Amino acid sequence: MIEVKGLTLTYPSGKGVFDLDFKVEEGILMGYLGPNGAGKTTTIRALLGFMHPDMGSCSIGGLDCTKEATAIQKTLGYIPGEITFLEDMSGDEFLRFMGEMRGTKGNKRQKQLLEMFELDPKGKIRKFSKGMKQKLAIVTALMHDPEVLILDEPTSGLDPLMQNRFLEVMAEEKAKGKTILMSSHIFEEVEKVCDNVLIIKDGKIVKQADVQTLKDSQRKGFSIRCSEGAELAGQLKLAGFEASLVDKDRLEVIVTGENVDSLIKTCARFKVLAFDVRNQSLEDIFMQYYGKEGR
Ligand SMILES: Nc1ncnc2c1ncn2[C@@H]1O[C@H](COP(=O)(O)OP(=O)(O)OP(=O)(O)O)[C@@H](O)[C@H]1O
Repeated sequence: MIEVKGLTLTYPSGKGVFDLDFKVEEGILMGYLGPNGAGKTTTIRALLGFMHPDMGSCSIGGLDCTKEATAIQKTLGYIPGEITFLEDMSGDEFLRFMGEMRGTKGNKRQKQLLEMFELDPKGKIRKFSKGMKQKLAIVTALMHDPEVLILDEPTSGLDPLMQNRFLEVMAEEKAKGKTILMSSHIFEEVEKVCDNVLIIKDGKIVKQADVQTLKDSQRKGFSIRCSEGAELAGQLKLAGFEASLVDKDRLEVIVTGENVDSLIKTCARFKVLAFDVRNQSLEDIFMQYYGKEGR
């Protein structure tokens, strides 16, 4: 299990992460979302023991990330956001080097992963494409069958086929009971594979929920055309709806839960020219937390 308690880590500029609290249990894939500069990589740096918290603590498998970072590394697979390899090595030299460091050289899983991600590791890493380097990072993170995976934008640079393959592998890892924290900017992949999401903004967690609950709370949007648009918008606001006039005869209304009946009854008092439903996507929900006005 990954456990973060009151974690605060500040850079000299005053930016950083503040009082973070969350847990990732075994068999759970937690998506870590947030706009650029929100604090995802900083959190990951603390989990890996690369940076020490000013306050609070974090642990992996009961081991303190600051004091027992070396022991943690043995059970951890990590994909960094910015990958830097020993570029003068060839891909297979690098994999051998990592295997020797971990005492797992030439294993079956490594071969399987290379085949799965269609990566030929021969040749200098310097000459690898961005996608090939990403695949090498994925193989390196998974080849020793670690219990915990910490992944900073793991599909960045992968083509759509390989992105999907990666998500399939994550679903398998989850089924094996692995604990996974994955930062991502791709809502679609979060929706496909994550159980829970954590949204961070300006260094603070603004939302923590399971994906199913978020889906269930999806609000419905209605686009309504009415010759007396302003009057209808006024009546809908009085009835407690979020209604905005986007044109003199067109308004957008957001409805949560069971309020559709009340919406229709209010609209029935007017001459409605068109009535269209727009289901809110999970992406719309996430975006509420991204913008300036996000909570
Ligand atoms: N080494 C550093 N020194 C000073 N400030 C830093 C450093 N690294 C990050 N920051 C600042 O801390 C904040 C959080 O950055 P972080 O890299 O954790 O964000 P992120 O959520 O990973 O962003 P992205 O999605 O762009 O990768 C940002 O304001 C950033 O400018």
